[in-house]
Amino acid sequence: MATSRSAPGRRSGMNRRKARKGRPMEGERLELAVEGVAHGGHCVARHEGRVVFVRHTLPGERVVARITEGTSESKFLRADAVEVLDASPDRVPAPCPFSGPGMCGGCDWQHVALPAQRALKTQVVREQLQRIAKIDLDEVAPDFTVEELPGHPDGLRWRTRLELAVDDGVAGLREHRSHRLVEIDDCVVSDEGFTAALRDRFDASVAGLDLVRPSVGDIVGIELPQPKGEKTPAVREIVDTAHGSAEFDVSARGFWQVHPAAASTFLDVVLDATDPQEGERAVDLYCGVGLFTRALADLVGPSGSVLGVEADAEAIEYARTNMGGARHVDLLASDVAKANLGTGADVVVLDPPRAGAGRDVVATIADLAPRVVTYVACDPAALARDLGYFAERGYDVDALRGFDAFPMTQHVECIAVLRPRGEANAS
Ligand SMILES: C[S@@+](CC[C@H](N)C(=O)[O-])C[C@H]1O[C@@H](n2cnc3c(N)ncnc32)[C@H](O)[C@@H]1O
Repeated sequence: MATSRSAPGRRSGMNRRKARKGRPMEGERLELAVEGVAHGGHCVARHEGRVVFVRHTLPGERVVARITEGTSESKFLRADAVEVLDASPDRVPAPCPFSGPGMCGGCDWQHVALPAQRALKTQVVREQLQRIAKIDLDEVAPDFTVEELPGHPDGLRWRTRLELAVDDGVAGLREHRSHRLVEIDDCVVSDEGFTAALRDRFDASVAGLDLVRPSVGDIVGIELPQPKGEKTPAVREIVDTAHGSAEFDVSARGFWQVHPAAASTFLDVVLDATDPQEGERAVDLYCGVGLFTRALADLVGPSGSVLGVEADAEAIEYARTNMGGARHVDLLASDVAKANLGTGADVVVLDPPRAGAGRDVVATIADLAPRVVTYVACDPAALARDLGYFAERGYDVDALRGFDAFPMTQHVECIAVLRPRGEANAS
């Protein structure tokens, strides 16, 4: 049974608001006819002309929903479906006993059959590109569908990294849009080896626990806050692709893809799309510890060059090690927006965080006049916005693929290939 507790000194999202206009509606129940899916792990319904974003439901359902945020005057309401009156054929029993209204906020689609989860994500990407960038996927990528990653056909036990909160010595995950800790003794999307830590008790000084299952060696657990001056240990990750096998050292708290098949799948897709040629200049933005940088360097060879840019100085240090001293690779610890990317590039790969790259970075990339830009994106809304900026700069989408790198959650990874106008969709 899940229990919940409030973190000392923190207040839940519900208490945080000040001076709201209108009558608070939290806790009120509404009967709703659920319409389509929306970006963010919820569906849209309407109540007296207002949009209600409803979690724990599916398009086409009729539900009783309990309002979780909003007043009689707010533009929209948020709600959780607490009773299903007409169920969607895609509804399934949640594999996780801690998912549901008021429970762990880690997953969004536990109650949805996996193929239907991917169909929802496909729809969200389609809709974001259409609405934000006016890109019709039927024209640029008519077969677009969010694809399953290999290895975890039930969508469970894929997570190799987990950031837990610890309150009063007990580890757990937060409720959706709240600081409230939900105590859990297993996370079914995570590596089975993390369960022991979830059942452990911690010192009162521990506020968090980061768990990593690397591809080499045992699980690493890091209690937070780390003592001042303590170096975070490194873990080793192996990436096997059609282009060969490579090993990467990365800080146990640094960025690495969470799904065990993600790094190799994305690397293959990026290299196939980008097709770096010997002697070319490649630029890898938001390069982390050099997943793409290293392969680009191998393919352009010593007669070419690669520039990798990454804001996290520690990641850049690991990237240097991971490049094995290749002299045609330059690694820059810098905010991409402030970096000097030089003049001209043949290929650009970018893999920004959820906020995307933004107008200025897109303009800088376009000024390099690359023959191809490959954009790895973890947020379809930010991707859509940036694709709009690329279009303004004369770069159009040539291909788009989507991957279910986060089963049971709303998250989706997309890889867009852009080429100068007139060359896109030429093949
Ligand atoms: C999605 S990760 C991609 C990392 C790498 N490409 C990989 O696949 O392992 C995004 C990376 O961007 C870095 N980052 C975030 N904001 C940045 C910025 N403004 N400038 C440069 N790097 C940034 C993060 O530290 C992180 O390593």
